[in-house]
Amino acid sequence: MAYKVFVDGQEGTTGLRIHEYLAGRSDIEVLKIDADKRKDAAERARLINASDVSFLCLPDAASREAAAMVSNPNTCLIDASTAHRTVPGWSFGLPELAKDQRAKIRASKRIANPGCHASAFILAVRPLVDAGLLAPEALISATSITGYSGGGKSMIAQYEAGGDSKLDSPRPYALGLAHKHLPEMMAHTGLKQAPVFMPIVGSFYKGLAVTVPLHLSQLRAGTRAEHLHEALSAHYAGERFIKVLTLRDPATMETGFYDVQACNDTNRVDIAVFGSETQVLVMARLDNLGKGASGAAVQSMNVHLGLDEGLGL
Ligand SMILES: NC(=O)C1=CN([C@@H]2O[C@H](COP(=O)(O)OP(=O)(O)OC[C@H]3O[C@@H](n4cnc5c(N)ncnc54)[C@H](OP(=O)(O)O)[C@@H]3O)[C@@H](O)[C@H]2O)C=CC1
Ligand SMILES: CC(=O)N[C@@H](CCC(=O)OP(=O)(O)O)C(=O)O
Repeated sequence: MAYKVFVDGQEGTTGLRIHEYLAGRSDIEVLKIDADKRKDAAERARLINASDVSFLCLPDAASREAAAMVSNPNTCLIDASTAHRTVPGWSFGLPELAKDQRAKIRASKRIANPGCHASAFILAVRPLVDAGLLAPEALISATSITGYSGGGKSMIAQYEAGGDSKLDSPRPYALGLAHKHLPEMMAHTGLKQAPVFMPIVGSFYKGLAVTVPLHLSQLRAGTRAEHLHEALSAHYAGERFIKVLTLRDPATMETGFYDVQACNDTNRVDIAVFGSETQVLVMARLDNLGKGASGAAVQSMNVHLGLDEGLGL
């Protein structure tokens, strides 16, 4: 019998992408809401409670509202929004985070999927903290270059309307230094201080790359780029969706440029380490609508249901 799946926010950017991933899967029956009822609380509640899994592809407030609608103890929520990522009782939908993370996702009926910037940052940094190379007290910074689909329907419409030359150039944002992903970046890396984080949105649809620049003197004494690369490779050994690139990725060094769109249309994350005698850059790239959102949500569903983790991805 097929699992019943509902996507609350089915017309939005992440919701539509989840539908594309689920299309053609015979083990999934997608419960559809009538277009004119998609914000009708009673109808949403009915479908959520009729589902085995409901994806919440909604603004934060609507996600909190949806979470309060669940009365069926068998319904699992997978929330793509920022609302529940550090809330007790919710497990973090990043199976590669740590050895016990898959068991947590399997056991939990409340799964909060990571933010797109946060996914890349956490995957780049957590193994360095776990290996003792980067102290939890470290003061670090990070940038993220992202495509405009990360801003959802309204930002996509803005970029695709054309006629505004200001949108042609990359635009740094979150300059209040309080980006909404900072709490999850800290909670799931173990860092005690928030990184100084500056995202930059560019005039391309999707693709994202977080860069963490480090002086080797910030790391455990004697650490070199090779050690960071070894720690990342060991942490992700056997992970089908995480690829640690060869140290000083030859494809990048050959052209001289790093491709932030290289993981587009995949559920993969590439992690690269570039280094000199005194400094390193750790970079993680992903498709913000793949492993950064909708792909990750489907992966979490597969893990939760005990299915092959890569089904449909
Ligand atoms: N885009 C991305 O790369 C990523 C997005 N996310 C997060 O996922 C969530 C969804 O984002 P995204 O798909 O980009 O956003 P969109 O703005 O593209 O879509 C959100 C959808 O939710 C609908 N909606 C709003 N309020 C309600 C409500 N009360 N009841 C039912 N539906 C409602 C909207 O309706 P309407 O069509 O009328 O506007 C819209 O279709 C957000 O929390 C976002 O932060 C997470 C990771 C990456
Ligand atoms: C370009 C752009 O605006 N991107 C969004 C990130 C989207 C994402 O991952 O978001 P959630 O935490 O909302 O799930 C931002 O930086 O706010």
